[in-house]
Amino acid sequence: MKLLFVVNPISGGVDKKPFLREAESLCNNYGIEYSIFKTTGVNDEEGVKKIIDEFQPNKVASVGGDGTTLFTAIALLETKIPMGIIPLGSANGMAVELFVNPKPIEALKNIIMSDVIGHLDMVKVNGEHYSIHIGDVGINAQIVEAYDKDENRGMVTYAKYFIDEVKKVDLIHVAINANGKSIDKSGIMVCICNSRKYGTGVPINLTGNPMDGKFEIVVVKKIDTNSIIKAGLSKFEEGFYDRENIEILSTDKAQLSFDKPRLLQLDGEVIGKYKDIEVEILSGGVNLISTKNSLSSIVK
Ligand SMILES: Nc1ncnc2c1ncn2[C@@H]1O[C@H](COP(=O)(O)OP(=O)(O)OP(=O)(O)O)[C@@H](O)[C@H]1O
Repeated sequence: MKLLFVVNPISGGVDKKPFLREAESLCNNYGIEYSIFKTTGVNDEEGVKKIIDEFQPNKVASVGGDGTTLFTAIALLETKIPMGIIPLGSANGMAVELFVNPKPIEALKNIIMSDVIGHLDMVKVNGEHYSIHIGDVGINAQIVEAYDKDENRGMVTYAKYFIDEVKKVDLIHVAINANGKSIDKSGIMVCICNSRKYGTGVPINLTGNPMDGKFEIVVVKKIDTNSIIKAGLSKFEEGFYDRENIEILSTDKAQLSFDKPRLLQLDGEVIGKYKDIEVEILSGGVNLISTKNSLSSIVK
C-alpha cells in the first residue's frame, strides 16, 4: 500500500514532528510505502497535485485541522483516491463530526486498516469554492477574519474575537431561492451547513447529515445573552439547542441574495465579500476512509 500524508505544520499550533516520527516508524514496521507533503500556506494546490500524480497513493491521510481536511478533499476531487483524517488542528470540527478517533496515531491505524468508505458530500459555492463542514455569513465569518490575522491560534484567541464581534453585531437580510420557492429572511448569521456542529462543539444544524446528498441553510435570528448561554450549553447537552432562534431549509441547490456584500467564510477560511451566493451539493464528492462504527454514528 502507498500512503500519502498531507501535513499542515502549523495547524492548531501543534508540533507535528512527534506524530510523524511515530507514523513513519509504524509505516516502516509494516512495510507501507509512504510520502509526506507539507503545506506552506501558499500555492499548495499545485504541489499536492504533482505529488499525487507522481506517487499515485492508494490512500491519503490529511494531518491538520478542518482547513487541511478541505484542502486535501479538493485536491482529490477528480481522483477516486480515498482519504482519512488525522485530527491535529485547533478544533477539529469535521473530525469530531465524522467520529474520527481523536488520538492521531489511532486515527492513522484506522486509515491504514480500514476498507470502509463513506461517501461524504461536498458543497460548491459560486462554482469555485468548496466546503465540507460549515460556511457562514455574519458574526462568525467576522470572527474568523479577525482570528486569521492574529498569529495566535486556539480557542482562547477565538473567544477573544467572539466577544469583540458580539458587541457590534449587524442584522442581515437575505432572499433565499431554493426548492422552487423564494423566501426573505433576516438574522445575525446565515449558515451553509453540510454538517451539524461548529468546531467549538456548538450545534447549528442538528438534523443534518453530511452524507445525505443535501445541505441546510440555517438562519440564526438573534443573539442575546439568552441565546449565547443556550448555544454554549448546547455544546454539552443538545437539549439546550435553541430551535426557536433558528430556521432551517434543506436542499441540494440554492441562491442567496444579501442586502449588501457580506463576508463569507467556508470551513474556517475567509473567502471574501459577496452579495450573491450560489450553492450546490456535490453528492458523495469525497471518498472518506471511515469505520463501520463511525459510519453508523454519522448516518444515525
Ligand atoms: N506552513 C504553513 N504556514 C502557514 N500557514 C499554513 C501552512 N500550511 C497551511 N497553512 C494554512 O493553514 C490553514 C488551515 O489550517 P487548519 O484549518 O488545518 O488548522 P487550524 O485552523 O489550526 O485548525 P481547525 O480548523 O481545526 O480549527 C489554511 O489557511 C492554510 O493556508
